[in-house]
Amino acid sequence: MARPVRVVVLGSGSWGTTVAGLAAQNTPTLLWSRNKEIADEINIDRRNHRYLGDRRLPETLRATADINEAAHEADVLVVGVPSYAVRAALEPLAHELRAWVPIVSLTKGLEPGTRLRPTQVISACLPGHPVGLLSGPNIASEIADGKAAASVIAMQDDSVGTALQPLFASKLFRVYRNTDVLGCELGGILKNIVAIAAGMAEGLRVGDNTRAMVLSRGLAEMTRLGEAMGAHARTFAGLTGMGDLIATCTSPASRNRRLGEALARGLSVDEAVAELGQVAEGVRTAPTVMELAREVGVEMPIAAEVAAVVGGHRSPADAYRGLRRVTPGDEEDVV
Ligand SMILES: NC(=O)c1ccc[n+]([C@@H]2O[C@H](COP(=O)([O-])OP(=O)(O)OC[C@H]3O[C@@H](n4cnc5c(N)ncnc54)[C@H](O)[C@@H]3O)[C@@H](O)[C@H]2O)c1
Ligand SMILES: O=P(O)(O)OC[C@H](O)CO
Repeated sequence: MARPVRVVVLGSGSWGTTVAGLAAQNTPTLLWSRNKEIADEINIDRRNHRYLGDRRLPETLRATADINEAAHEADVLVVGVPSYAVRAALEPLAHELRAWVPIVSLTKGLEPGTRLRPTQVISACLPGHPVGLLSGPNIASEIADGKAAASVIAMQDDSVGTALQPLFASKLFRVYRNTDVLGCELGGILKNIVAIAAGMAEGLRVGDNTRAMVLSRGLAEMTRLGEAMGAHARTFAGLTGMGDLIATCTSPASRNRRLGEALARGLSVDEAVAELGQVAEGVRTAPTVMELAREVGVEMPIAAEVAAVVGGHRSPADAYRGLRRVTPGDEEDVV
């Protein structure tokens, strides 16, 4: 009988730990943490208190702080660290991973400096591997609480996506497939910027109509940039686009939205990030996305205002005044 597929997850933050918990219910799973205390806590207490509080993890989940053990164990590698750390986390694996191992990114941000998407960074560090992602409206704490959710495995080769689907799926976690890797990845990256705008809206108490405007025009911006870069417009109407946008912009648990609320309370970006204590990818991604938008000639007024606020050039209230200066044209046109 063939031995079961072994999943290795890199990164023991809130989402890496949660996804490792999902996979551990289906197949042997090892979670790598750079922090030995967290690995020990998971193995002994079945908890990751720093990131998931008192939530109990499956008995079958194992953790390690040994990157070589992680590299040698992996039949499937899942990358669950923030965008600024993907390259550093993968470098020790360069000559250790077996050549055919598929790699699944959980990361929803662009690499600072290079502007690369996480799947591009992964391909640069570990060339030749099938690379895709798992993305959707997936607030870690809700999924760790066992609340129902859906996500998408995006892989260019649908047969690889089909093989990966059952490793993460359960009755409460529905996993769909998509071959538009670019569109699915951009959806998860871009919605974080709109969520900061939605958090600022919440903090400024601008009203539900304004919030709805920010969400729908935010989705229009996301779709425009995606299409200009070669993604399918319809992908942005699905779980990884509109679905994730709704979850992140409306959930009080979203870190990006909470960061926007903190900025509206008058905190500086550094103070808001420190208060959060976890990653809010939209902060670093907003200015990088504006560089991409300029390069492909796409207008993104909401992202531009968010980039100005996180860059310290504008207050949240001024950003909302700035949005009012945008001249509305044909709804399906550029601006
Ligand atoms: N939390 C969620 O609900 C959620 C859901 C979907 C996607 N994501 C995305 O997943 C990614 C990870 O987010 P998270 O919520 O788990 O973040 P987090 O802030 O909860 O944890 C980040 C983890 O990465 C580790 N890390 C940081 N730098 C590292 C390095 N150089 N080497 C190794 N490990 C390093 C930290 O120690 C920590 O364990 C982000 O891109 C995020 O947007 C998060
Ligand atoms: O908490 P956030 O804002 O990083 O969002 C988490 C997930 O990306 C939601 O799908």
